[in-house]
Amino acid sequence: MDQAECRVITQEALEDTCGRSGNHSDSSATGLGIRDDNRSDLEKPFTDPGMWQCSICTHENDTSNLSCELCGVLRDLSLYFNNISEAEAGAKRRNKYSGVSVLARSLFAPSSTKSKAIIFSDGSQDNRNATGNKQATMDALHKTYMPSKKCHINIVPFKFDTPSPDDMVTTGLKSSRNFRKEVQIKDSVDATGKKMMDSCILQTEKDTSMDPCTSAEVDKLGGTSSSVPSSNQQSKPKSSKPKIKKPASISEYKPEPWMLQSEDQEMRRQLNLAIVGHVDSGKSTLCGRLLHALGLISQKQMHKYEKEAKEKGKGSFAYAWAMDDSTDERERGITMTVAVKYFDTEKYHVVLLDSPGHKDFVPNMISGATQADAAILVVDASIGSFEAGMGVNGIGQTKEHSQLIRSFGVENLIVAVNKMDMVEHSKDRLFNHLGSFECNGKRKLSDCCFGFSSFVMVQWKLSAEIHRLIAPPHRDVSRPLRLPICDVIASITLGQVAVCGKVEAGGIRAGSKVLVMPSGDLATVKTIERDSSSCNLARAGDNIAVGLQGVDPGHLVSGGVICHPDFPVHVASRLELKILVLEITTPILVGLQFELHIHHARVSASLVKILSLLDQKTGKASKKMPRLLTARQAAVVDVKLDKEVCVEEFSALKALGRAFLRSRGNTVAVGIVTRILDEAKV
Ligand SMILES: Nc1nc2c(ncn2[C@@H]2O[C@H](COP(=O)(O)OP(=O)(O)OP(=O)(O)O)[C@@H](O)[C@H]2O)c(=O)[nH]1
Repeated sequence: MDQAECRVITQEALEDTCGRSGNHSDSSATGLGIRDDNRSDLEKPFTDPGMWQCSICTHENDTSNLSCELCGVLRDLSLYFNNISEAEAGAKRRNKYSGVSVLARSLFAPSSTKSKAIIFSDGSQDNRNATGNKQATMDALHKTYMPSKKCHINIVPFKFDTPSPDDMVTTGLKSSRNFRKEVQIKDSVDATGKKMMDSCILQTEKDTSMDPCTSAEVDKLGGTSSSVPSSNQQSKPKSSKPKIKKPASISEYKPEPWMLQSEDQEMRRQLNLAIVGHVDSGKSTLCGRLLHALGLISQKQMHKYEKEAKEKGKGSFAYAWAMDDSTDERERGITMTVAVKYFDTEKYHVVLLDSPGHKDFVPNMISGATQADAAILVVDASIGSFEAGMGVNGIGQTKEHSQLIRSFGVENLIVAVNKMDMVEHSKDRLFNHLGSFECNGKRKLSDCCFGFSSFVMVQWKLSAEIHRLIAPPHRDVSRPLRLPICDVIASITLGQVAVCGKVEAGGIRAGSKVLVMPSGDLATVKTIERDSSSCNLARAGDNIAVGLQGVDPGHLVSGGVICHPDFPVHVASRLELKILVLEITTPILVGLQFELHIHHARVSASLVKILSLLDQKTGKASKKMPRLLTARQAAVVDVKLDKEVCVEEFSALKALGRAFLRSRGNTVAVGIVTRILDEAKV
């Protein structure tokens, strides 16, 4: 895999462009350091005897913990520094200026408010501002990124190690081919026979589920005209034996002209831009500031946020309130779900995805990050936080997030260095400490396989720079439709049977016929909505909500896939995966029961075989059939799923070929689907 691109921007660069404080005379930071007037009250020590309080997040830890169990900062701050005076100075600065303690206090104080689903505005108002840009409301698109309540589970943060799973498995792909051949020969007769039979069953079901009326309508409308057979065309086989129709090969697929129009220079391409980073690093504040500078948050609205935030004793979160608009998020001062806003640049229609940084909400962060084309990694430059994020004591959320985002295939990363005011805008600190992003054996981000060929300090002229910094994302527009279902929804405009998600390949048009997998139902696309507005078509890369007709709502499930009727997605019950084991303490043994996550699908699975261990440097098989896997090992494994799942081989469609293995609430391995061993009957 090619090295991904990484660029660094500093807070200063941003301020130079935006104006250091805008209309806020007390701003001292990118985000701008609107200070919390009530801070002194909140900062009174409250540590219980026998406990120690983290100087960074204020979490109370048991004395037996050497580092904060929540944010990972060492109890003894001096270990981060060359001398104790530097540590003390850092701690003083933090106490004086940081909003962290306020956040942490609100975060860890017992809350009477029960965590609940976020309620968003209905999106009915037209929020177009003077610039003509549309400020999004929390609409159906937001739901795309909002996992259901059951996803709000506490998990231990991801722990990754070099190289990135994608790279490791890609380099290993070659070496395992020989091994695969052997396995293929053994399995070929059975697998081929089964595959053919499955496709026959699918075809027959399509015949019966086809509604002649809607089919005629589709033909009239053009629908997926060339590809959707009419009911006559789908007449039952004449022979008594079921007619075994070979599944259409992807190479036979010819995209229709309307699908390719997104290549037009005229059109703005959608760019899903995820904002990730350490908890409290200033992601929401940065987003709020960006939207404000772009004129998407009016002066009046900004004053309202400031006033309300101050009244709640959270003055420093005024900009963050533009993103975190639920009561829970505002009260606790943390982002819990992925907040979605939009803005337009010269070339892109940017979907800004402000991800949660808190470890409890990593599943939500994943839900947003899996959709990202590019990301901004916000790094908190302040003393203690930066070191904690980079994992001085082995745990580092900055590193975790960058590795995670890389494993989702994000190749463009902008590193935004925030809170520079906390270190007196010290360029020395920037280069001495943040410089460790660079080479000379001290690389940190390169551990996550982000290359530094384009590691440059840039003046970020906000949206104007984005198209220069981020190469247009690749879209699989010329492949058959694949729309993984993120959520099943209902709304007044879409109707009672609707789904939302990101089109990963091909295109979809109102009036066309689509296949709902894994049920195999044929449905008609009634309506399509993008950014809360109705549209006639959508292409790969678009986040949409789709109203469907002629399908049993019970057959629509999160993790299912809407696809082209003639080119169904694979539905598998057994997979070959190439995995990278994370920092686990208990070895992975054959027979392990775990939870497998592929796009939005989640299924119980078991480890049937460990086919081979891979040498991490060469990617070649170093040992066949090992009995167990330990931390940081790479391997090719055979897994059996309890329930069939819609999937593609990674080589065919990356977004549907990435897998995460979780056991007991922890992610134990990440990997890719290298082969579908057993297709399920549909
Ligand atoms: N001094 C200073 N404080 C900042 C800066 N940027 C953000 N903050 C403060 O940091 C605190 C946390 O900011 P948020 O924007 O909520 O951080 P976040 O990363 O979105 O937090 P989570 O989403 O909960 O992970 C707030 O009090 C901000 O005012 C900065 O550049 N300088």
